[in-house]
This record gives sequence, C-alpha cells and structure tokens, in this order.
Amino acid sequence: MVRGRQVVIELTDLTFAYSVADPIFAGLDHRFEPGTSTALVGRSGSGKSTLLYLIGLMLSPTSGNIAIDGIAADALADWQRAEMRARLMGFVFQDALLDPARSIIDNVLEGALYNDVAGGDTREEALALLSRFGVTVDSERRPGQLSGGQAQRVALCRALLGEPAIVLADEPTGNLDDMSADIVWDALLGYAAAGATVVIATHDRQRAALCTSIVEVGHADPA
Ligand SMILES: Nc1ncnc2c1ncn2[C@@H]1O[C@H](COP(=O)(O)OP(=O)(O)OP(=O)(O)O)[C@@H](O)[C@H]1O
Repeated sequence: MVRGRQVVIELTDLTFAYSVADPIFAGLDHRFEPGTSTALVGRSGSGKSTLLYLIGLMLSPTSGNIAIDGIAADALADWQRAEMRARLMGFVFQDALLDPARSIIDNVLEGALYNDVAGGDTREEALALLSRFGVTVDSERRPGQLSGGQAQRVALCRALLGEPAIVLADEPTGNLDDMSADIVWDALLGYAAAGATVVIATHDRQRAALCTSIVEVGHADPA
C-alpha cells in the first residue's frame, strides 16, 4: 500500500532542450494517474531518461509545467524540490548504485535517513522487503559480492521503503537476467496496482506492453 494520499503527476506543454536550438521534446502533455504504471519508450537518445529526471525534479523544463500533487514545480525552491522528492518519490536506476561502504540493510535504509523515518519499524520494513524480494544473504554484509540481480533487488527495496506515492525507474531491468528482471518488473507493476504512480523508462517493448499505458518519447524510429 502507498503511504499518504495518492499523487497525480501532470505535464503541460513540456519542452526540454539541453541546447536551445535543439529541443529533445516539445509541447508534451501527459497526466500520470495513481494506480497506474506508465512505460516511457522511444529510440535511444529520444529523451526517456531526461523526462524521468524532469518528473523527478532533478532537471527543470525549458518551458511548460510539471505539477506534482497539484503543486507547480517551478514555484518551488531547491530545498522544497528535495523535500518533495524525499517525501513522495522512490527511484530505481539501471545500475543498482549501492554504496559499497555501507551494509545491505543500510543501503535500503538510505532514503529513509533523509526522510526522517529511519526508526525501528522502518528497519523491520526494510528487512521484510529484502525477504519479500528474495535477498537472502546476511543484510549486515556489504553489497560487494551481490550479483547484479540481487543488487538491483536491494535497490528496489530502497526505492519502495516508506511506500512512496511515486516510483520512477530508469531502465531498471536493462542489466538483469530474466528471473531478476521478472521479479523487479512484477514488483513495480504490483506497486502501481496498489495505488502508486509508477513511471518506467524502458527499451523493452514486451514488458512495456504490460504497463497500464505507454508514452512514446521523441520521434518514432525511422522505418
Ligand atoms: N547532460 C547532458 N547534456 C547534454 N546533452 C545530454 C545530456 N544528457 C543527455 N543528453 C542528450 O539528450 C538526449 C536524450 O538523452 P536521454 O538519456 O534522455 O535519452 P534516452 O531516451 O533515455 O536514451 P537511452 O535509451 O539511450 O538511455 C541524447 O541525445 C543525449 O545525448
């Protein structure tokens, strides 16, 4: 279940350019609803990751608006964006990006540290997530010897800890074997079905088709 109320993400006339003369996408409108999963698809370089970072308030649009939970992002100071990210969002990237100097459990708890919820219950929740996603190694160990699939499942636990209203995933199964990819993908779709707003950038058209909806980013592949 998702903590707090469910959250809509609304993009209005969104344009983004790293260099002014060459926008990656322009005039994008979309509403991401709670209880849905949305796949962002498009050719390599079309701007899937960029769009995910815009939604995650890590980039600002060149023009247009992003509203999260009815709040226009351009009205927020940096610290308010950071607060909104910590409170509402979990992230999964292509590589697990675990901190090798911290134990597995502390990696899972990392997000909660910034969110002021790292109490005893949170530790229990982290252990329950690790168990649910089949990470059976000692969680006090450092993550150095985990397989790619195990590491990504730890990253998934980190993203889901605290039951954020939004989960953003950037090619989360790109480096995984099929079994780990299935676990991660099923978890993301199941989390959306439980009420979250889930957005996944992916090259995997077969898995994208399992999402509630698909957004084509940028121009379609030439025939
Ligand atoms: N920091 C940056 N500065 C300038 N250009 C960038 C930057 N990051 C990405 N780009 C360019 O913006 C375009 C979109 O990149 P992005 O990574 O969002 O695409 P993508 O669809 O996620 O690609 P892929 O499927 O290969 O991961 C690409 O042409 C990329 O080279």
